[in-house]
Amino acid sequence: MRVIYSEDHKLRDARTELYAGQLVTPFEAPFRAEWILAALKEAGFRDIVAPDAHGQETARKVHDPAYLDFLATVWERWVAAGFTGEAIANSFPVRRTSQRVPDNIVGAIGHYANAADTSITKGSYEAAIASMRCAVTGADWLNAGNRFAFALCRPPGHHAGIDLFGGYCFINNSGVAAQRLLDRGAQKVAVLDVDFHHGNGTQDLFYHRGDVFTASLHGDPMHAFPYFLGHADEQGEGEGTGANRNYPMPPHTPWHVWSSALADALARIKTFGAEAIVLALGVDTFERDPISFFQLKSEDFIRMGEMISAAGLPVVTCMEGGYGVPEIGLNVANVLKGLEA
Ligand SMILES: NCCCCC(=O)NO
Ligand SMILES: [Zn+2]
Repeated sequence: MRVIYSEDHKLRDARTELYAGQLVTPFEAPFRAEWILAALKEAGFRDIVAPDAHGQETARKVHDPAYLDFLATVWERWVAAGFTGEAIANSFPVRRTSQRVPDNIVGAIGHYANAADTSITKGSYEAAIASMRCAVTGADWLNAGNRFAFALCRPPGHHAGIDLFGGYCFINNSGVAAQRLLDRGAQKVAVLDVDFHHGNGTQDLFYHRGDVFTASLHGDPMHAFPYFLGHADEQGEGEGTGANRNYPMPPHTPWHVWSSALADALARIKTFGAEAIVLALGVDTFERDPISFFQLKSEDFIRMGEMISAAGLPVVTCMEGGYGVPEIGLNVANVLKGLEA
């Protein structure tokens, strides 16, 4: 298993997250990648490389270029406006409002945000680019004829929409990886999102496209972030009709219920004719994850990897969520072990 990791993830080190009415230390912090990397080495995954220095050409095919240009400049604009805190959106273009992008940086950040939980700071953009590079490098490992790659992406990406950041995400790493596979010859690929939270960003990227099947298993949005997408009746539109599948599940969902949804998603991926799977791997489905409510146990992550591997397709895995419990590294390593079983 080729592991792609960039030290530049450390450039994403926000001091604040708006959570439960307070500014807290972010759940999505540098230690996550370090714990996961250490656990992978401990588990014998030692083929670890830095990402290739890809530019934005692939990302600009799935994201609005103006949004990416915004990400590149928001911090400097925020500082130039005289603000001394971290850049946090607090006004949003909600129902019955204009979709014009304000010149004012507070208006602009609100236009591009889908949640107020993600502070933007110095280095956030550079870390997001490095994370995207890990995903593209992982896709290219498959494009070179290999079966498995793990992109240790941080910051994560599956909440990043065409022109939206939030949920700790800026650039949709798994979406960019899917596009890279298509650019290098694949006709159809699937993005399988097993993070606890709905991959609203990834759904947004491909909702009208028939060449990418997007499937997400997640906490029911009536009870869990991102709240405003992820229902079972969202099944794609236009050329994407039938190419999106959501599996919302209730609080306390255990493995045997969760895995039946995985089996259905894998069957649909096979019927769709996907030539490869981009696995958006969050391990916040773990029973002790601090911000989630499923009941998967560490050994279940091995079985998760085994089930996905049994589909017989190449898999590039992009790291998504999974927070402050010691088991996050073990759980990631278990999925990779299951994939290679
Ligand atoms: N404010 C909630 C952010 C959830 C982040 C996450 O783990 N997404 O997969
Ligand atoms: Zn998550």
